[in-house]
Amino acid sequence: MPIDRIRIATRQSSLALWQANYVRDHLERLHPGLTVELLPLTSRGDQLLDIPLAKVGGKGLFVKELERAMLDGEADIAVHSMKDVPMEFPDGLHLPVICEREDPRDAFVSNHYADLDALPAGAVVGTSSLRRQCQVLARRPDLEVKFLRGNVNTRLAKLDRGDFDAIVLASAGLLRLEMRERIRQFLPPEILLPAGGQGAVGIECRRDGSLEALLQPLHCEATAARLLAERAVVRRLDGSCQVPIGCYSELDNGELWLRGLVGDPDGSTTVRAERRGPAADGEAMGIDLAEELLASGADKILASI
Ligand SMILES: NCc1[nH]cc(CCC(=O)O)c1CC(=O)O
Repeated sequence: MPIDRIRIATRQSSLALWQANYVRDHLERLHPGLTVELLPLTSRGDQLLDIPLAKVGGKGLFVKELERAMLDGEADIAVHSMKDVPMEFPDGLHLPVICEREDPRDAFVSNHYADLDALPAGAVVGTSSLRRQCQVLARRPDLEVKFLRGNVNTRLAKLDRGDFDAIVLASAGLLRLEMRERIRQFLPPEILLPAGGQGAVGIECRRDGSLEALLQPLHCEATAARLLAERAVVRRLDGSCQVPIGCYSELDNGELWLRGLVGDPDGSTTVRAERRGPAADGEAMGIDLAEELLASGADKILASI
């Protein structure tokens, strides 16, 4: 029987809903006659907003509830921010589609200062990502980094009420939610190497050929090639979001340029490595790069966290 309805399990943050609606709109436009519905769910990661993610079980919390809904037959697909997606999928599920990437850079947002370098000594920067903390402090050891979690709107509200002089968060979220004017500086990868997969959205679903055929036009091969390499680095480093790992690739004419970083949360030590090679070798390049990082001291940093 042909598929005439697809149910999308989604978290309820405005960004998650935007991403689910993005997939819904594309699917409905591609397949006239197909009905696409959203199934909004609450994940533990969204309930426990005051606790560092590392303490409540890591990023996987955001996807588990959505996976449960698919396995129980309540939903057919789930739309994820790829940087929150764990490396392994439960039996029966997989992630065959990676959509075109939004801007992968981190954003510097402030109501008073034009960029990271313009902050005065002692200024307070909000982020709860050890990756951002480590790189902000590596460049500006005179700043203070303070804990900030919550969805995009919550984080901006805390900035606006004066809790921070600036915050750092993913550009992709702000751009999707039409808040480009909030971004004072797109932090270049040389200053702040993004998280593996940042800015990309993926679609997880049951292993089902006819379902996958409907989703396939949303797949972006270039983004998938970049993420294969980036995720290989993170996987080899055993990285969850608790660890300060940055990893970013660019693709130019089939040539992949992959950069990786592991740092101390206090910014005192950062270990970097990079590789260039054909995109077809991306996964092997990622593993190789991760091994160079480990051999150059990343092993000690990661063991101490
Ligand atoms: N960890 C939460 C999360 N997951 C994905 C994004 C942003 C959008 C993206 O990377 O696609 C964010 C917010 C942030 O890091 O500021």
